[in-house]
Amino acid sequence: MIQEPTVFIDGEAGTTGLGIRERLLSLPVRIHSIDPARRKDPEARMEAMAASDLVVLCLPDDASREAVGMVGHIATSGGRAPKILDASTAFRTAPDWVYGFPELSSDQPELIRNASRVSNPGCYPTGAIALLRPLIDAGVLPADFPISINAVSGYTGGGRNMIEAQERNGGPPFLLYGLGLGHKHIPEITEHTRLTRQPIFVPSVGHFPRGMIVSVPLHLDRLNRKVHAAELRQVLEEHYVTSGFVSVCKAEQTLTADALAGSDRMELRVHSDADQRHVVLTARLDNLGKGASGAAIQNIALMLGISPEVSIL
Ligand SMILES: NC(=O)C1=CN([C@@H]2O[C@H](COP(=O)(O)OP(=O)(O)OC[C@H]3O[C@@H](n4cnc5c(N)ncnc54)[C@H](OP(=O)(O)O)[C@@H]3O)[C@@H](O)[C@H]2O)C=CC1
Ligand SMILES: CC(=O)N[C@@H](CCC(=O)OP(=O)(O)O)C(=O)O
Repeated sequence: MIQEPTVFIDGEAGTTGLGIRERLLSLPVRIHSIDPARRKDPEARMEAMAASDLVVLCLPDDASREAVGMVGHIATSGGRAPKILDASTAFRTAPDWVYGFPELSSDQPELIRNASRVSNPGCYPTGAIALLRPLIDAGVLPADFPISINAVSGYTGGGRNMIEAQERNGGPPFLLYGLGLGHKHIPEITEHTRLTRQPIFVPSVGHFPRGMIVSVPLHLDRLNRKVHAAELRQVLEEHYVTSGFVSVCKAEQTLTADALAGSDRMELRVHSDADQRHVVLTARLDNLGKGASGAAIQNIALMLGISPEVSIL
């Protein structure tokens, strides 16, 4: 009998860790857990890592870097180092890591399958990259086009601290933040969209738990070549035609941010005015679904060679 691969989730009790654990229960894997009282004990964590085929890091950035050091130590001490999938921001632009966005290009699933270190994308970058990268690769948007990205997230995007604060004390109905224009996701978005001009990114958080809309207004009338909304839509449709997670949907007059809460899917839309030269691209997803744990499950299945016919929430 073939033994099921073993997975250890470091940070299993956190928001992202719990979402991954729940989804892993339907996959042919063995979950290696440690006593919750020892969850921050380096010795217990290293033992769990050494006993696993894959370690999923659902930790703050600094703790992730430390955990990657532990896996390195296992390898240099002659042990069998597990593969790593990291959910934090720490390695998303690191050159020796593979970016865990299987829909990025046709060769990305194979790169993820063969990688020993994969970074799980950020929630906002998932929407922005899904919209922009195919358009830049196809040459319909120049890589130096000035881009602004506006986004709203449910409060679970802020992890346990924000969840507790919003649920205990209530929170503002809508809060714009990142107004220093230096949000941690900007390097990740710039690199993986292949934009050569840094985009302006304005995130916000609403008083609802889960859901996200990322929107990108485009003045197509500023392009030298005549490009219309229909051409953008066609490029996106062709790019995602085989995807089980991402679909291109018809434009709407209104969009509700939490409509995909509880789902691992993402919906893309191309909205335009009558002459199709003023456009707003939108991506709607669950920040904890395709924006975190759902994407992690896609990557885990690839990294462990498990059939991609995993249940899509
Ligand atoms: N929430 C979201 O929408 C998304 C989050 N992410 C990323 O995933 C990572 C985890 O985020 P999230 O789940 O939201 O955060 P949470 O705060 O909900 O969970 C983090 C978990 O890590 C544990 N932890 C902290 N430090 C250590 C340590 N040194 N050793 C072991 N465990 C530790 C925490 O334990 P304790 O609470 O006891 O300190 C907690 O259980 C972050 O890097 C975040 O950026 C990625 C995509 C989306
Ligand atoms: C609402 C909120 O605070 N969101 C978080 C990002 C959430 C997230 O998931 O960031 P990572 O994917 O990089 O972990 C923020 O803006 O920092």
